[in-house]
Amino acid sequence: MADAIAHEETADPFADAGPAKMSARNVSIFYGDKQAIDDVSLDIHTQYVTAFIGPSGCGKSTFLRSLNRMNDTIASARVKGEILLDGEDIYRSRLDVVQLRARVGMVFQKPNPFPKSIYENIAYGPRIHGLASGKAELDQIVEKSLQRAGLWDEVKDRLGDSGTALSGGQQQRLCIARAIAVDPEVILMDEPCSALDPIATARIEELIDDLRGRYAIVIVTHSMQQAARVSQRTAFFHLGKMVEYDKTSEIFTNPREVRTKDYITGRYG
Ligand SMILES: Nc1ncnc2c1ncn2[C@@H]1O[C@H](COP(=O)(O)OP(=O)(O)OP(=O)(O)O)[C@@H](O)[C@H]1O
Repeated sequence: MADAIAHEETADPFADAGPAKMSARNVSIFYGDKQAIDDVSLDIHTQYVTAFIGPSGCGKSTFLRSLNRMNDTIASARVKGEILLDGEDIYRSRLDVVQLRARVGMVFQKPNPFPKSIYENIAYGPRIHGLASGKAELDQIVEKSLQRAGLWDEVKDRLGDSGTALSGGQQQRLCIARAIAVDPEVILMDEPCSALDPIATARIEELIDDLRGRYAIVIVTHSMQQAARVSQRTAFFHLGKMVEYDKTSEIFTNPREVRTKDYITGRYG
């Protein structure tokens, strides 16, 4: 019995996880001379929702954005190390970044639907990526994506209305549907509920749970309660370093590192 407990305590939290969907290897990220991420290595798995937590400015968003090369849009940003998607380096030259961002989609803090119809918000991606052979197929993708994002019943009778006329929570589900429409493998969410009220937040959290296992989901959140509710694996970042990465339950009940414990008990951040 004692052995079993000892074994459980030292068990690799990723032992049953299978091959990683994404892997970061010794990743450091700089803005000009300023280092924002320092030598981070971690694997992301499809069957888990992975939360990134840590005090403001610790580099969570910077690291998240490196997973689909969103940092490329910041002139001073530079990424060192390797980030692999299905074992292939996403920073290799000749990689099609538009294609990468379809495979690794992103949902932002503030819902950002296009100022177009609900239908067009979803149809745009599949159209430019050539995922539908005609109108009927595109209609199907739009319906399926809205269904999966838990928005279909609310919008099916007004697909021609502007996406920006929806409530904040609906807009965020529209943005999730838009990411889903191009058949991603990974969905990155950067504080997706920070602009939403508690009811809309709860809907998004339920949605994340519904989507778990179909896509590898990574969520940056300031809310430890949210991380505890939605994720199965949690990485704690502090001052650009990843301090600890474990089962979410371990991080919140039995952290190994003093810095993690101080953070989850509210001593800083
Ligand atoms: N575009 C940028 N140019 C220069 N420095 C930046 C830029 N974006 C972020 N930084 C810096 O990099 C560090 C990490 O920032 P980042 O936004 O990744 O942290 P974070 O943990 O996501 O913070 P928060 O929780 O407040 O969003 C901070 O010191 C920040 O000031």
